[in-house]
Amino acid sequence: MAAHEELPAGAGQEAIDELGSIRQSIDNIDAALIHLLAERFKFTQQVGRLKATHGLPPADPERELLQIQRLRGLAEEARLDPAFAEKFLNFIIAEVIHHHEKIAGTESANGSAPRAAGARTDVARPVVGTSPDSSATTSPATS
Ligand SMILES: C=C(O[C@@H]1C=C(C(=O)O)C=C[C@H]1O)C(=O)O
Repeated sequence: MAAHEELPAGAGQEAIDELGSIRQSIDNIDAALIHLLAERFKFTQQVGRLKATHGLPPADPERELLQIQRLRGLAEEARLDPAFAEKFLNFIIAEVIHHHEKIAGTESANGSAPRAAGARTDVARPVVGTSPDSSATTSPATS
């Protein structure tokens, strides 16, 4: 409910104030997430340029698997759904790899890089969805 809207019948002023205060904290956290993501992308762009300069592939599936394992553990400790944490990381990594492909000029018409000859096929790339929430089967809040 936006500030200019009328109070719904039944909700007292105290509840409305509490809602506003909680939402302020949510807005602060959302702002922090945006700033953190912006910083992360600054560094990943640096990685992308380094890889392009030295002929390294845009994606590193082994590193990704380690990151996923680590973040799933952190999520469990924080009582966040690990499946959600994994989807969220995959969503970000997919965008990063896309940037790296663009930097390297290896982007194909459908947006993904052609698989390099000799690229490893024994390392499974995590399945990357298009949205962190679309196929979630469990609540992202707590597990
Ligand atoms: C940033 C890198 O490139 C890709 C993106 C990653 C990420 O966003 O964390 C991790 C591995 C790579 O697939 C990297 O290799 O470190």
